[in-house]
Amino acid sequence: MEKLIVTGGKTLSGSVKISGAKNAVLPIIAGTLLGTTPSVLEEIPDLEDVRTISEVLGHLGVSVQREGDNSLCIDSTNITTCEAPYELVRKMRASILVMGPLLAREGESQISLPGGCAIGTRPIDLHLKGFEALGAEIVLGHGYIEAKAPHGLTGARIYLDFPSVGATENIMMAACLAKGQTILENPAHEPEIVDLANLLNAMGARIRGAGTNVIKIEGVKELKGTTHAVIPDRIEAGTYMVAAAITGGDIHLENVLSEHLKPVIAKLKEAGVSIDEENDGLRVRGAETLRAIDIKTLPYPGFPTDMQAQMMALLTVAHGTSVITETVFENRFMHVDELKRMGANIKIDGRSAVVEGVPNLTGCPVKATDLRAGAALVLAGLIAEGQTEIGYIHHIDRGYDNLVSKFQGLGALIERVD
Ligand SMILES: CC(=O)N[C@H]1[C@@H](OP(=O)(O)OP(=O)(O)OC[C@H]2O[C@@H](n3ccc(=O)[nH]c3=O)[C@H](O)[C@@H]2O)O[C@H](CO)[C@@H](O)[C@@H]1O
Ligand SMILES: C=C(OP(=O)(O)O)C(=O)O
Repeated sequence: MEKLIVTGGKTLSGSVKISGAKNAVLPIIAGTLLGTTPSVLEEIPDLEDVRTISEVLGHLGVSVQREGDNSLCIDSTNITTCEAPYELVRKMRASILVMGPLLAREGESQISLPGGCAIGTRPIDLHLKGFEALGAEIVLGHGYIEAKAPHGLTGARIYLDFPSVGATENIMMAACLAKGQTILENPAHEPEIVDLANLLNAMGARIRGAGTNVIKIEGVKELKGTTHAVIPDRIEAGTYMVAAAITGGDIHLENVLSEHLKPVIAKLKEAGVSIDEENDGLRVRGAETLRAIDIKTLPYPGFPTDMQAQMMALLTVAHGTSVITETVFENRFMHVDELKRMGANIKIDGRSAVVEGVPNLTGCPVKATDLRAGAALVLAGLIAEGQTEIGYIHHIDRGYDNLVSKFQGLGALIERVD
């Protein structure tokens, strides 16, 4: 089994280029299924999840080719099957995002039920309710969700009980080819939703209001391929910001949109970290004294749940007591036990974790229980005394482009070993 070995104690400095956003690129690749001519996507990060969604499209009969270092050419002129099998959906829940485009374009889809994962049960009821409102028939059986709309979908008014990111994306994609208007109320506001809407509009869709409280979609007859560059990854950026903060370093981030990072910037500043817009990027400098802060995760523009574990790693060595409340997922504290093994003082009380800052952490063997938990352990390893040996790094490979070489470029002692 491959592992990451991190030797703590280095102060990080230098510049790091942030890659295209994982959570934008996955729905965007799914969205290209709606096009009857090829699309070219740029700023594609080198991630396991990108390989998995490309395999899903390949299984559907679509050609997905890497072009150069960071582009993908996707030819979805012909779709030969509408089934996403268990082996692929099990590897990556976002495979469910092909359901909306398939239903819209082919009038059917068969997707394996994704099941729960380390961070929660993660039902998909809101996606299915949305498809039903658009006129699809949904049947569950043999571990698959079968959706059918043989006569096409029809626009509808849909209210989401919770602003689910995936449901907003899936319903928005399905509604692009529906007859008439769809009004999606209480949708998710995440920047990745806006990036997807921009792609779809460039393909010929008529979507207004993405990023606001109401999204209106006028159905059109056909979408064509386009060229689109994916937005920078705000969670990868946040992770390197925490790396600067936790090591007392000085890092310049290239290719960031600070507008998307407002809640992360606000919380890091509250903890004493200096953050300045500089040279088309962000300069992040560690604090003299890191202060304890309270954090509550919320849908965008609130504090992102995908940064909760990394911030917890930082707060384990802050002065004072921090309270971190997770409201988006019901079980996203798997990293707590691993951080405690490194000497952190954390107690869980329902949906909150109470983090009592300690003077230092110590390296030991730990395991990445999910993607961001893995990132949190890398960050903790950067300041721990001695070596931190992180196992189950396939989780980290899902969502961090060239993590080892990016950290090495900043001066970290980190290597990947078998
Ligand atoms: C590929 C991708 O973009 N992943 C992101 C996306 O996941 P994802 O799209 O799965 O997250 P959602 O916004 O849908 O989920 C948020 C909450 O809503 C619940 N829910 C969701 C759908 C549904 O039909 N029913 C339901 O109850 C979930 O269980 C969870 O508790 O947004 C999450 C919240 O910002 C991020 O952590 C993930 O990184
Ligand atoms: C939870 C995450 O991703 P996914 O929804 O793909 O599991 C994440 O990116 O932190």
